[in-house]
Amino acid sequence: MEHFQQVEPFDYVIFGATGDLTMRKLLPALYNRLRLGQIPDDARIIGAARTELSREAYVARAREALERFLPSDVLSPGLVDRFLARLDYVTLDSSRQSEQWDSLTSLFAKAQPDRVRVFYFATAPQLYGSICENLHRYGLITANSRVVLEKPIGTDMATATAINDGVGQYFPEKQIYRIDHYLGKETVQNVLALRFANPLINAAWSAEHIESVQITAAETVGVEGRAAYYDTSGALRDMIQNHLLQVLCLVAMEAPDSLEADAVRNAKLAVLNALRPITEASAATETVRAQYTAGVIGGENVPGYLEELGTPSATETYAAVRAWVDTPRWKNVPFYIRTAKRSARKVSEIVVTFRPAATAMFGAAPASNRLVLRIQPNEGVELRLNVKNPALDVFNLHTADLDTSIRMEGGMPFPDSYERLLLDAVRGDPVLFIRRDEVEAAWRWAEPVLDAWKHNKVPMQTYSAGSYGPEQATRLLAEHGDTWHEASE
Ligand SMILES: NC(=O)C1=CN([C@@H]2O[C@H](COP(=O)(O)OP(=O)(O)OC[C@H]3O[C@@H](n4cnc5c(N)ncnc54)[C@H](OP(=O)(O)O)[C@@H]3O)[C@@H](O)[C@H]2O)C=CC1
Ligand SMILES: O=C1O[C@H](COP(=O)(O)O)[C@@H](O)[C@H](O)[C@H]1O
Repeated sequence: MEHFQQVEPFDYVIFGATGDLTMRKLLPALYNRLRLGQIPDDARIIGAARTELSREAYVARAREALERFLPSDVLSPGLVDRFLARLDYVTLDSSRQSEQWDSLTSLFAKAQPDRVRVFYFATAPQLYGSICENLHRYGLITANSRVVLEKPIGTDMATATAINDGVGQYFPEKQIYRIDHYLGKETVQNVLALRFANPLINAAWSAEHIESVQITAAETVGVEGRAAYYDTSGALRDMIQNHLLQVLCLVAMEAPDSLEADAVRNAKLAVLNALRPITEASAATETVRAQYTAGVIGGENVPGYLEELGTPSATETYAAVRAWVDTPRWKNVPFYIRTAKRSARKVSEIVVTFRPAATAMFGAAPASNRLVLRIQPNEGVELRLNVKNPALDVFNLHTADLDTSIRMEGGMPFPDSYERLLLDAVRGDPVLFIRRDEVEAAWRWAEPVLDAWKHNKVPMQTYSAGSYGPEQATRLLAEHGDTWHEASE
């Protein structure tokens, strides 16, 4: 059994405490960490939202959320009660000045003033600036405070800058934790281990040996209950500008000097700054956008995006981009990135295709080696090798896959990425959070694509729900003789 270290006592204030994210992800994640012994007895979790609720009424909601969103085998009545005993609730419109803030102030007054305070913003990002202003006005920001910002940090460069400026007026950068839950995924962090702890892989990690890289995050779900948010966002803003660019950075970055936050962030920033700009003109050849139409997933008919929405919309539910990292290491290596709602399968993975061996020894050319890093599901690593075809008398090649699962001890499922990240904020470890300059560099690259799409420089394609996406995305790769790796292959 892995040993988990307890963190120091803390006050975790969640703004947006009645919302979907808090109920579905944050409270279950904190419960799991308590179950594993990481949360000390005197830690407090304080929910804040405008809805008038007594502490008891909030605790009842939290209990329901744990029962709904956690598997029953991790819920024990004693532990649930211990967790709920740490909860408090304040009715607070956090964007306004009012005496409602007194309740929060008096809760803080009951603990040591130097205790770690984490302010988690699980509300609309437009509120972040005013919440910070009020935290400052009511004297609640201490040297030991941190603020965790949920995505999206803006919808473009201007809005991202406004949010970062608003928060930055009251919190220094080292106290700001911009969350990207993909960085909390074990197998995403494993990119660093695989690359830099294995000379075998590290030595081949460049354009000399690598032909192309694919990064996919596909989901079978549609926009669920989040259509109001999603329709203002779309696939590029929702997944590529943040999660998938972060994954790309880990794949493409030079070795950082250490695993210290700034060393890793500097290395990622260098990749973002080296991304070849996509212009309104090149967007037509380098990007594909599409919306799903009605189809079948898991044997069930599902409606198309526009039917689900009930209104016309120019928002993409699929995006594919051919990106280029203009550094000597990645000269002329395409990075194909794609994301989709209502895809055939739920899969997030990185696929690295190596250049084939240049030998005529075996008659037919050997197949390319291919390394698949499965982020989810079935977390693991797969390597396609050429071996002798044992069935033939003549020396002929065929391919065999080395396939290893990456598992927790005892075969337990991986913890949800929020579990790790929520406590990293308490520990004051920002390495898996995004620095301001990274967010802005990502917007600098993404914004021209969004502009080209807004100005209809790239036609909106369609794909049936339950398919792998539009034909145009297949062509994007075919131009280089590549094909998308589908998880079933
Ligand atoms: N849900 C998800 O899966 C994900 C969400 N996010 C992000 O997390 C944030 C929250 O999302 P989600 O939970 O889905 O949104 P919800 O709309 O479900 O919840 C919003 C929460 O904010 C509260 N709230 C709104 N205005 C105020 C205010 N002035 N003061 C205090 N509380 C306020 C609401 O409660 P009340 O009305 O009682 O005030 C509610 O608790 C968003 O930034 C979203 O983009 C990011 C990734 C995934
Ligand atoms: O941030 C988001 O991520 C989820 C997908 O996360 P995953 O961990 O299930 O891969 C996506 O559904 C959501 O639209 C997006 O906002």
